[in-house]
Amino acid sequence: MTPVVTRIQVGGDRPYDVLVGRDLAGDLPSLVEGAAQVAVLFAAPLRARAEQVAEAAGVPALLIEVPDAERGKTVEVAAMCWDSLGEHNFTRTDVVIGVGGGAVTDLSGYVAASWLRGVRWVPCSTSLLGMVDAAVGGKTGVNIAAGKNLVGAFHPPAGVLCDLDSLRTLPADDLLAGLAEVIKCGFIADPVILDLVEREPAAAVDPESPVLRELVERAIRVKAEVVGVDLKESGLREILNYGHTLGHAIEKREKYTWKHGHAVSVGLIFASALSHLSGRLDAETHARHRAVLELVGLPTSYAEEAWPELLGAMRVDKKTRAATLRFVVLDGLAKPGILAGPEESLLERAYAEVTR
Ligand SMILES: NC(=O)c1ccc[n+]([C@@H]2O[C@H](COP(=O)([O-])OP(=O)(O)OC[C@H]3O[C@@H](n4cnc5c(N)ncnc54)[C@H](O)[C@@H]3O)[C@@H](O)[C@H]2O)c1
Ligand SMILES: O=C(O)C(=O)C[C@@H](O)[C@H](O)[C@H](O)COP(=O)(O)O
Ligand SMILES: [Zn+2]
Repeated sequence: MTPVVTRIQVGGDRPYDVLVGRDLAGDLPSLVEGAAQVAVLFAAPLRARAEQVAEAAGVPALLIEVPDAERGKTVEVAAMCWDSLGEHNFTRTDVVIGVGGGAVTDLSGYVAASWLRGVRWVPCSTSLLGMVDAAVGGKTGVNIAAGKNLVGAFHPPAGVLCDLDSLRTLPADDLLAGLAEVIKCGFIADPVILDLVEREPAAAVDPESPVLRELVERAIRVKAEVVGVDLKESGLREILNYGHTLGHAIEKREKYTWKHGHAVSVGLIFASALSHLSGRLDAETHARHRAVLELVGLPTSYAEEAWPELLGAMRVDKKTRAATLRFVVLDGLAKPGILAGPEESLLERAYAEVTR
């Protein structure tokens, strides 16, 4: 029988649990113990859930509504939140809670990391992408004109709540976006994920299905194992960026109107092509990328004329060292590695696979 709540521990200097289940409100009071108040950040679609979370915390709650999706992930919105915390005498024992998808949890985490140089933070993730990725691992931040997530901090949460019931109201396209990160985990570390998606593509996006729950838990375990040993991305953690170098460049070019998971999906095709064309990845595993992403309906192509702009945007990727572009590639299924300083002609040939 499926357990009511699955606890996945994330190790490191400040270990914490990621809870996956249904109706997790009862787990909140222990995470905010000692707080005189909490601040609950949310965007309009999650108001009702934010109010439930505020009630469940068991201490007075300051509800802060922020703009939805990427529009909320800005320095200006973070400053609005800081002002609000200041007005309410928010102290070091108080707790910031983020209720929403990855955009709200990234923002709330950054507000918590920067307020008084760091207060407790609890992400209550309501999107698939947030559960399997954004809420886990302590990467917090906002976007700026120069690029995606360029301002932020590593700030591990006190605990993470992933209430699967919230997926019932998540728009189908956002669920699909989350599946891109799940599939990424399949390619870099856990091929059973790929088997499950290929065998049951409909169940993989059905919030009531045990298949989706298994995918959520598997993807969280992949991330937990990585960030537990390399919080600050000094090595191993880079593998979680598979598909993101081009993905973030697409998001920037689209002025953050594309869903992150959709951009990552296209980025996975590019990263796989780079792996294959540099002689590191076999043709079968390379072809499997397009096949599984298209099976579930994720995008796998992008505009040919965008290449010069995308190449420029990729130069400010966080994995770049001096002027050397670095990409996460595969040396085989579940064997991630780094490709540093590829020839521009190789990059162009890989991008040609994205435009077809
Ligand atoms: N910190 C990290 O490690 C990390 C990892 C992956 C992604 N991210 C970031 O996460 C963001 C993407 O997250 P996302 O895909 O969750 O997008 P999102 O947060 O923009 O949410 C997508 C949409 O779904 C709505 N929504 C969320 N949950 C809902 C629910 N239960 N019911 C109804 N509507 C709901 C949101 O309000 C929004 O309109 C990006 O900014 C990305 O950079 C961060
Ligand atoms: O947690 C990580 O590390 C990741 O790279 C996970 C990514 O899915 C995520 O989108 C992350 O926010 C990207 O981080 P960035 O440092 O490239 O902005
Ligand atoms: Zn991502």
